[in-house]
This record gives sequence, C-alpha cells and structure tokens, in this order.
Amino acid sequence: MTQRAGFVALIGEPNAGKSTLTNQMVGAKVSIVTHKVQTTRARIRGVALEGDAQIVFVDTPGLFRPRRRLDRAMVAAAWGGAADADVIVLLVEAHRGVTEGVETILEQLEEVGKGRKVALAINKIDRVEAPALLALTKEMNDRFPFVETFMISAEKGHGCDDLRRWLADQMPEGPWLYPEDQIADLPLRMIAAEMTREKLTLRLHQELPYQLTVETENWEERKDGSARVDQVVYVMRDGHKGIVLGKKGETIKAVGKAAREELEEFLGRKIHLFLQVKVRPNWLEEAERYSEMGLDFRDGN
Ligand SMILES: Nc1nc2c(ncn2[C@@H]2O[C@H](COP(=O)(O)OP(=O)(O)OP(=O)(O)O)[C@@H](O)[C@H]2O)c(=O)[nH]1
Repeated sequence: MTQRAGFVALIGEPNAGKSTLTNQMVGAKVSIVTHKVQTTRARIRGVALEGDAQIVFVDTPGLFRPRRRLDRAMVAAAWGGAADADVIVLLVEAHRGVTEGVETILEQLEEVGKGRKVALAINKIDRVEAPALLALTKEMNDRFPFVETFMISAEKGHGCDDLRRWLADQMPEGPWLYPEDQIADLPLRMIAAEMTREKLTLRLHQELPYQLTVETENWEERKDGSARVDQVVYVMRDGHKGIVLGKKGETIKAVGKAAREELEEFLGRKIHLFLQVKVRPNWLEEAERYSEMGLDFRDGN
C-alpha cells in the first residue's frame, strides 16, 4: 500500500462550521476550541484517515478580520499555513451566501489561491432550498476557479464522505506524518505543549525561547477523570538546561504550575503535569523541516 499524507487548510468565516466539519472528517470529537493559543501560524485541527491517506487539517488563525485593503505581503503572511497546504477548502454558509467576509476571502484568494488547489464547500445545505444552492454555486464559481464544489451539511454528515474521499485522492504520496495511535489526541497534545512553551517564553530571556521546543510525550487518562501529562522541554545546549530549570528548579516549577493551571482551566478538569528538560542539539533543524510542511512550532512573530 502506498501511503499518502498532506495538509488541508480549512478557511472560512467564524461560524462557517470548520470545527463541525473537522469532527465529521476525523470521526471523533478532537477539534476542540483552538483559538486560545495564538502563537503558531498553522494549528492542527485534526487528522483524518481515509484508505491509504492521512489528511491533516490545519487552521489559519487571524486570517479573516475584515481588513479589505491588505497589501500583498500582509495577505501572504496572514495566510501562512494555508499557502503551504496541499489543498485549501473554503467553507461558506449556504443560507448566508456571499457575505462581506466571504468577499474579503475571495479577494484574497485571487492573490493567494492562484495555481493552488482550492475547493469550495457549501455548508449547512440543510438550511436552504435547491435553487438557492445552485445560484450560490454559480456565483462563487464565477468569482473563483474552484477545482471542485461540494455541498455538505457538516452537522448532519451529508456530502462529507465524498469530500473526505476527494481530499484523500489529492494528498501527495509519502509516509504518514503521525503515528496512528496518537491521532485522536494530537491537537490536545499540541495545545498543551504550546501552553507550556508560552509560559517558558514569558519567564525566560528573549533569545532563549526560539531555541527550545516542548513536546507532549505522554497523555494518560485516569479513572478519576484527571489526566497525567508528560512533557519534555528540549533545549539546544547544556547551558540552556540550567537556565530553564532555574535555581533549585524554581523556574521549571513555576512554569509547570502556570501551564498546569491554564490547561486545567481550558479542559475543566484536574491535570497532573510533569516536565522534563533534555538537550537535543539538532531540534531546530527538525523544526525547520516541520515548518516546510506548513507547520511552525516556533513563535509566529
Ligand atoms: N444547520 C446547520 N448548522 C451547522 C452545520 N454545520 C455547523 N453548524 C452549526 O454552526 C455553528 C458553528 O459551527 P462551528 O463548527 O463551531 O464553526 P467554526 O467555523 O468552527 O467557527 P469558529 O471556530 O468560531 O471559526 C454551530 O452552532 C454548528 O452547530 C450544518 O451543516 N447545518
């Protein structure tokens, strides 16, 4: 079996149904609210499997604040992860049609979408009659050369299998990006890691945060409803390890406490967070490799 794997950027106005659609695609409630942590450019919403393909759904936060006259550079920057994705899916709401927000997106697509595979997904078709749907399909396709149009109801699941199969076909050949057993809680692991990294950034000197990364290595649900979370803070040099730990481990302790509190508030349950600091000299190169794939684990500033 030839494996395929790639990235799909879901774009659309707030409330278009991106989370609902991701949940449908992934088949589990993993696409939890991801807006809280704003530091990375491309956030993973979820990972879907379809036949031999792994489809990684990424988000592009901060894209559609209604700023009409964006210059090229700003548009490119705002589109971040979407510009690197293998497929872009624009999600619009059937009953709302071409709103001002959709107009903005279409304008930006003229810049960013050129030569890219951009599909249109008209969502919430359960809320409109067929003629309105056809009119919207025509209007949108007159405005932009979408490679494909899907009519779906993310909530009810209509049309979602077709969309997932089509997306799977578009994924380039290549090994899967994530081990199968980690897929379900991947977004959660990443969010938790970002929270810790954010706390480290707040506490440490400016230059250091760029040279460290946090990974959630283990996530274990406990019977009492709490979870044990093990994270590793990777630094590039031995000297950095001491800085991250702090005097008598004070720094890492404070970081762990702040991150745990935020995670507990975010999830609404008790978390046992364990942090370790390890030296891994070449993580930066690895991070750059990820960033080529449309992911950026470092600060997006
Ligand atoms: N009727 C109907 N409602 C839907 C459908 N899909 C999503 N919704 C509803 O639309 C609302 C917004 O859905 P979300 O998935 O949260 O939208 P979103 O695009 O992720 O929103 P943001 O994360 O805020 O950008 C929710 O109340 C959903 O239940 C659909 O197919 N039909």
